[in-house]
Amino acid sequence: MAKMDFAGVLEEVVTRDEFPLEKAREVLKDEVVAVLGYGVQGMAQSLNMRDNGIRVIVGVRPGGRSWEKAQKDGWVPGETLFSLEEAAERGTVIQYLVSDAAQKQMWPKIEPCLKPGKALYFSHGFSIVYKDQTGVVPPPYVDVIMVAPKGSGTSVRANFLAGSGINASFAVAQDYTGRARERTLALGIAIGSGYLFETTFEHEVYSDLTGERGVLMGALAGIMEAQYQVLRAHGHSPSEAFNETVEELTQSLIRLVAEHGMDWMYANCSTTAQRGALDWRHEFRRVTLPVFERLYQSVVSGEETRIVLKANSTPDYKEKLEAELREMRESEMWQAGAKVRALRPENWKKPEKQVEATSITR
Ligand SMILES: NC(=O)c1ccc[n+]([C@@H]2O[C@H](COP(=O)([O-])OP(=O)(O)OC[C@H]3O[C@@H](n4cnc5c(N)ncnc54)[C@H](O)[C@@H]3O)[C@@H](O)[C@H]2O)c1
Ligand SMILES: CC(C)(O)[C@@H](O)C(=O)O
Ligand SMILES: [Mg+2]
Ligand SMILES: [Mg+2]
Repeated sequence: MAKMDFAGVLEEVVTRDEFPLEKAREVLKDEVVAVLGYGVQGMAQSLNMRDNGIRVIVGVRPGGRSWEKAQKDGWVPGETLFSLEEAAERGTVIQYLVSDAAQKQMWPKIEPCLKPGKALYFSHGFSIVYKDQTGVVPPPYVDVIMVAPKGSGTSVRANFLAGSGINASFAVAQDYTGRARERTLALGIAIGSGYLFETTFEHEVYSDLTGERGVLMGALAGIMEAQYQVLRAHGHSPSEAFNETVEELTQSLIRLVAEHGMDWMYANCSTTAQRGALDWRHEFRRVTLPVFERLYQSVVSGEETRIVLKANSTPDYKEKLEAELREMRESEMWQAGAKVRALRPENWKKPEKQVEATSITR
């Protein structure tokens, strides 16, 4: 652990200097890591660990889409690919990476596989923190640990392949073996994390649910839709409204924020833009602050969890989510976006369908 100064606040963090991959391999040398679930996180974490030389097996529902996907990625039925229960039986570390709603559903089948000394690993505080709703209460004789990548699983894999990494938080909720912490850090490094920062299961789930419902996804889409709508209502073309709302952000300004921070991006825009943005930022903060506060309370009270568990436990939850995503995709704004993407120089002359098919999630 290295003590680092984050704007005057000292935090203990773990980098690859303190915990090199060699050390992670040593800590995990006698473990079989069973990754249950092959969604974006299960896929990314299992493949990164396999590439890093860790003994990994995958557990999914036999015959389902995830099973097929896992086979395509080289997981071999009966050798490294099993049913969820069999993988959980065989693993010494059980990475519980089915959907949060499925963690509740599958728990009665997974719990009996947790023999003394095993580690139960999550990438979210959800099931443990909201145990009153999920019923996920691990036995006292296992380690209960978490590594939560702060990015999409898609980026966890893509950044790993590009030699980079996604930062992740980590926490230990229960240390039965006395090795829970080193197991956690080893797994965090093995899945290809950038740096690891410590949290608690509570803080992780409260911040994560707030972040994705807020700035990262919910607020992002909502605020873009509002601006696009206003521009269109005042007679601006779809091309103008989309470029001024989304394309300029993703192709230019947010990249500058990623490189050197917000003031750097501002400084690389006109003084006219700086004057207006510096003024209007206060107004946007003022009107959204109570919304963020209400959101946080909805997370802490368990209301967001209740909504997720109810909606995502129905047999047709995937079709329903896809129907809402389709509605978004087919809206004028995002259709205009598809056209704008096709016109990017790197996509020039490629058929529009081919440009959109590069998405790995569809
Ligand atoms: N998606 C991300 O990038 C991301 C990032 C950080 C943390 N997490 C956390 O990681 C965990 C996994 O998330 P995800 O997004 O990879 O998965 P997801 O929510 O997309 O769920 C997909 C996996 O769950 C399985 N599944 C769904 N219902 C099931 C059921 N009833 N029985 C058995 N299996 C079922 C699917 O087959 C698939 O393997 C969650 O705790 C999530 O909050 C996700
Ligand atoms: C990738 C996110 C949004 O950070 C994650 O929290 C998720 O739930 O998918
Ligand atoms: Mg999340
Ligand atoms: Mg998140």
